[in-house]
Amino acid sequence: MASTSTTHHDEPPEEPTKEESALETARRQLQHAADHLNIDQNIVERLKHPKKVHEVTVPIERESGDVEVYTGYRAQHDSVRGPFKGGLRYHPDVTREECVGLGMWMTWKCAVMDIPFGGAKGGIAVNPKELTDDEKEQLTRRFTDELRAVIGPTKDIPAPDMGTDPQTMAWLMDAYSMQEGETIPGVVTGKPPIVGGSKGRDGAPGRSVAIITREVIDYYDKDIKETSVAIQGYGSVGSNAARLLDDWGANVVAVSDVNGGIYDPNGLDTHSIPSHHEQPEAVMGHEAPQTVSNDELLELNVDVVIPAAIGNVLSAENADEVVADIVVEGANGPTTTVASKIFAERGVPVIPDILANAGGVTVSYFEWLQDINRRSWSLERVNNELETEMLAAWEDVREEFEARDVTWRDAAYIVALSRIAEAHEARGLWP
Ligand SMILES: NC(=O)C1=CN([C@@H]2O[C@H](COP(=O)(O)OP(=O)(O)OC[C@H]3O[C@@H](n4cnc5c(N)ncnc54)[C@H](OP(=O)(O)O)[C@@H]3O)[C@@H](O)[C@H]2O)C=CC1
Ligand SMILES: O=C(O)CCC(=O)C(=O)O
Repeated sequence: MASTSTTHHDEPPEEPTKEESALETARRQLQHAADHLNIDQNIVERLKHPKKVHEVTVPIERESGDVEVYTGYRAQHDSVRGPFKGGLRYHPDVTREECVGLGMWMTWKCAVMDIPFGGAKGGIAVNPKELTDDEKEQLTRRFTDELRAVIGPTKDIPAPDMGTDPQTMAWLMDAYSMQEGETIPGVVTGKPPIVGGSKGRDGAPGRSVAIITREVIDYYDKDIKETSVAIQGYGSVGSNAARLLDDWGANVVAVSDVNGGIYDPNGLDTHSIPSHHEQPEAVMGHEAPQTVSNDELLELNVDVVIPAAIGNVLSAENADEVVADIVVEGANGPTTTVASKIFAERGVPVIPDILANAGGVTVSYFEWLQDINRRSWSLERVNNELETEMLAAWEDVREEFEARDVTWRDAAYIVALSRIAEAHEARGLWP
């Protein structure tokens, strides 16, 4: 197909700014990977833009009696391979642009895993720690009402992300089902198993980070039992990855939460450190020989560093100071464009988010299948199938990495983009 060069007013600037947004990073990564592929530039152009972004206001009555109005978003990026899919984030920094960027990453993530879903992301600009449980429930139910027309098991299926959890998903499922007049578990994934959630979904993104870390350690001829690991963030992703790697013999020497981290060069007992869900902001309270800041943790003398909290933590400012031999992205978008370039020049492999943390959406897909079939799987089956899917995706990405001599990120994008572009070509312009 002919290729055209189109310019758009909202293209990212030539050089990344210091505070690059998730959307700018996502667009640059897309173009960078597309340059390695012979795909229609029109498709690339289409993929730089979301299909739709829904912006809603979400009023709740606080316990004080005051009404507070929050802004919520659902960015639906691409659905050429199946319904939109992606998490909901409750965090004060949530913006429209961030949701679009994160939604784009979901499109690639589902394609890398060869899951029949497209990409979306949403959230509310709110600090959930400042709300009571009742207020969070009100917020979630009202947000669901506002999005009701645009979500559904065959349209767009939300899931947890930062600041949301299985309880949030249960409220969403209930609010949607009450309005529809029937119980529809497949509208959302990451629910508690008692209401149609999948066993193992909670731990799945951390499990996939651990599986991919194990594979990459082996790929670079290291022994996991002689590998030290530092992990930023001790929530759903960070704590589960830390505990599994610890169980498999790795030496997890540092972990952190929003306030900073703890460090023991002899290794931490990860199971005794409370995760965000067990007790938020409790990492620093755990006994350890040393404390470190979140910035210091990323620069520790370890073999593997895993950012598993927020975006843009590896930037031009610290990429040269990172001592680790390998970076595995547990969080979405932890590495800026400039930092990626620095790591590539320094020969530090960065295993991208769209592969490493894809266990979450993979088990979400298993959950959706279980909901549709009204049949639940055992934890053993979920974990075995997740392992199989992760290893298959790892092999696909590894083949491209070796065949094309590109970065791991480009290799993962090449796998994803090829599948998406083929689907667009097959369906015709412009779904
Ligand atoms: N949940 C999921 O299914 C998936 C999540 N992800 C991504 O993984 C990342 C983490 O998500 P998830 O584990 O779900 O989030 P959680 O809300 O479960 O936990 C977040 C963790 O990060 C800590 N944290 C918050 N802000 C900072 C900060 N500024 N610096 C360091 N640590 C911080 C929190 O500390 P505290 O406990 O003190 O609040 C907490 O330990 C996000 O980028 C998310 O998009 C990716 C795939 C799937
Ligand atoms: O499980 C899902 O649908 C998506 C999880 C998510 O938001 C992510 O992988 O970033």
